[in-house]
Amino acid sequence: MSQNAIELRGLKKTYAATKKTEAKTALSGIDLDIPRGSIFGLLGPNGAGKSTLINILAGLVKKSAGSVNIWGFDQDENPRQSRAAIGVMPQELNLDPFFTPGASLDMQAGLYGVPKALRKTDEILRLIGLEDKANAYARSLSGGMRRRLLLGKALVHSPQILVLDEPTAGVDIGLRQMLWDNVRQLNADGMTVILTTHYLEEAQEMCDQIAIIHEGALRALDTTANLLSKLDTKTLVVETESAAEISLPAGVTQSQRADGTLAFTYSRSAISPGEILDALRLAGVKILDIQTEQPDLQDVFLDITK
Ligand SMILES: Nc1ncnc2c1ncn2[C@@H]1O[C@H](COP(=O)(O)OP(=O)(O)OP(=O)(O)O)[C@@H](O)[C@H]1O
Repeated sequence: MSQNAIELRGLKKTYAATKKTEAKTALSGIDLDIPRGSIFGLLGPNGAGKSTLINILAGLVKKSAGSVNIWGFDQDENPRQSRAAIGVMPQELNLDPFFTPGASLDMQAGLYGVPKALRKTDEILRLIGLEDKANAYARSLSGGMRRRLLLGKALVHSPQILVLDEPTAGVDIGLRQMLWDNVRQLNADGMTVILTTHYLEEAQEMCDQIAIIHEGALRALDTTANLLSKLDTKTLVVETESAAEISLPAGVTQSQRADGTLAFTYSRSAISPGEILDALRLAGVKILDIQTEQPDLQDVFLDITK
C-alpha cells in the first residue's frame, strides 16, 4: 500500500462560467504527494486555489480532471472509503444553532455511519474542552467554542487524515494555542494533518513539509527546513556609534532601519559577514552591537509568489 496519505495527479479544476462571471481555472494541474504521519502546510496567497483543493479532497467540489487518491483509495473508484479517511474542519462556522455540542457530534457520527457503540462523543468533548458544554445550545457558545466544536465534528469518524482550513483565522492566542496542542497530540497519535494558514510563522513552527501554490499551480514543495535554506539572502544588522561613508563589497545593499541600526543584505554563498565588518572597520565605524537575521518563511513565500 502507498505510504502517502494523499496522492494527486494532474488535478485540475475550472469553475464553469455563469451569466455574471467568466469560467475560472482554480487548479491547473497539481501533482502532489502528502506523506502519512506528517503535518503538511498548504500555503498560497488569496485566491491561489487552496480551498478548492481542500474541497475536492473533502468531496465537496467536483474536480475537472486528474486523479485523487486518499489513503490508498481512488476517489472515483472508492468514493465512500476515500471520504471516510478524511475529516475536514471548515473555515466557516456552519453550526446548527439549535443543536447542543453533544447532539451535534452524535449526529455527525450518524452521518458517517459510526455505530452507536463505537461513537466517541465524550472523548471528543473532552479533547476539545467542551465537556461542560455538552448540553448547551450551539448559539450560546462563544466563537472559540464553536470553532473547537467544528474540530470535534471533523474527528467523529476517526479519520486517518485531518484537514484544517484556516483554523486560526481571527482566533485569540489562547484558543490558537489550544488548537495547536490538539493538533500536535492527534499527530503524535498517528494522524496525518493538512492545514492552510495565512500565518506563516505558524506554518514554519508547525509543519514538517510545505507546499506553496500560486495561481492554481504548485510552486514549491519541500521540508520546511529545506525551503528556508534555499533562500540565499541574509542580513547583518549593526548598531553603530556614528555614520560614515562605507565602501562595501559588491553585492551588499545597505539600508537604515527605523531604530537607527544599519542593515546589510548579502548573498551568503558569495560574501561572508566578516567582509562587511572589515569594510565597516576600514571606514572607521565604531560597532556597538551586531546580529544576523536568517530568512524566514515569509521571505520564501514572497520570493515564490512575487
Ligand atoms: N464556486 C466558485 N465559482 C467560481 N469561481 C470560484 C469558486 N470558488 C473559488 N473560485 C475562484 O477560484 C480561485 C481559487 O479560489 P480558492 O477559494 O480555491 O482560493 P484560496 O487559495 O482558498 O483563497 P483564500 O486564501 O482567499 O481562501 C479564485 O480565483 C476564486 O475566485
